[in-house]
Amino acid sequence: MSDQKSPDNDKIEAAKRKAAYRAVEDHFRSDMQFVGIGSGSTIVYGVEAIKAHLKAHPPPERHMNWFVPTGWASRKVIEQAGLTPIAFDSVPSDAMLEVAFDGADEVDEELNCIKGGGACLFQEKLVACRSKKFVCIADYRKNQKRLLTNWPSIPIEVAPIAHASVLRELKMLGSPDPKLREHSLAKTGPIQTDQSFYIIDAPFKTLLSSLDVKNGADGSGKDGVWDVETLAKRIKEINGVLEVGLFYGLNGKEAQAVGLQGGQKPVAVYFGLENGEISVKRYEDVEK
Ligand SMILES: O=C[C@H](O)[C@H](O)[C@H](O)COP(=O)(O)O
Repeated sequence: MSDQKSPDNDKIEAAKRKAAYRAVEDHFRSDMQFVGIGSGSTIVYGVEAIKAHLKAHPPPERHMNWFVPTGWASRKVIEQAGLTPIAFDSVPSDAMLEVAFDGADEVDEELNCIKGGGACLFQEKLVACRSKKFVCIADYRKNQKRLLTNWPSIPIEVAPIAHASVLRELKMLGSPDPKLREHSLAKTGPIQTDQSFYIIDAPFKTLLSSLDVKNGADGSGKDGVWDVETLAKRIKEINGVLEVGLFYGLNGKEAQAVGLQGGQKPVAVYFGLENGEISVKRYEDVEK
């Protein structure tokens, strides 16, 4: 991901920042106790917005806001903003996160997401699934009708010892050219995640949504055509796969209604647009 300075880049950064401030304004309150913070370049603006919110609306006396990171880089962002991090496994077991904010690589019209472009998907999914609501922030490039439209591949976190066999199985599922993610020029070898695992980026044909399936489309993998949920489950079944960068299924509210802590799907995604406006996709508005 290139972050070279260019007019386009300035526009993208401005879009991310604006979307982040709106998402925080709509979903963060100073009296929240546990808040999840995702990873990547967009969430940096989310943390900036939270810091500004806390300055303008200080928390009640003796109230602590704890921020749950989704990896090393995310913890650094929290610390650098002067906020207090708490490790995921230090959150009391009976407590939930009120909200988690995160970025996304691509979002479809059902609010399914591809995540893991920055190699942080495993902890991001843990945090999303422990949150009453998960809110995504992104720029206009990420807003697509179907997944794998603009974003080229699905990030998958795998055990190093299993990477070759996982690559082979992904090809059998119809991924034409899955690749182990490697460092660019400065350092050679596979990129390692916060779990010291590897990332495989697996391209597939553009994914069907659950609405397509409901309308009769076949997402079972025949001719390499998959729907989001079927493919995510199939990849997760491969030995050696820790997590798949497809966030789908229930959102927090739906998950709690069936006795789970939280879901992987956002309740809302805030897109910063090129013209400086913000477009919000809300789960409640999704055609089901
Ligand atoms: O692994 C990284 C995460 O899933 C990020 O949230 C995602 O890649 C979006 O990153 P960015 O905000 O830099 O576009």
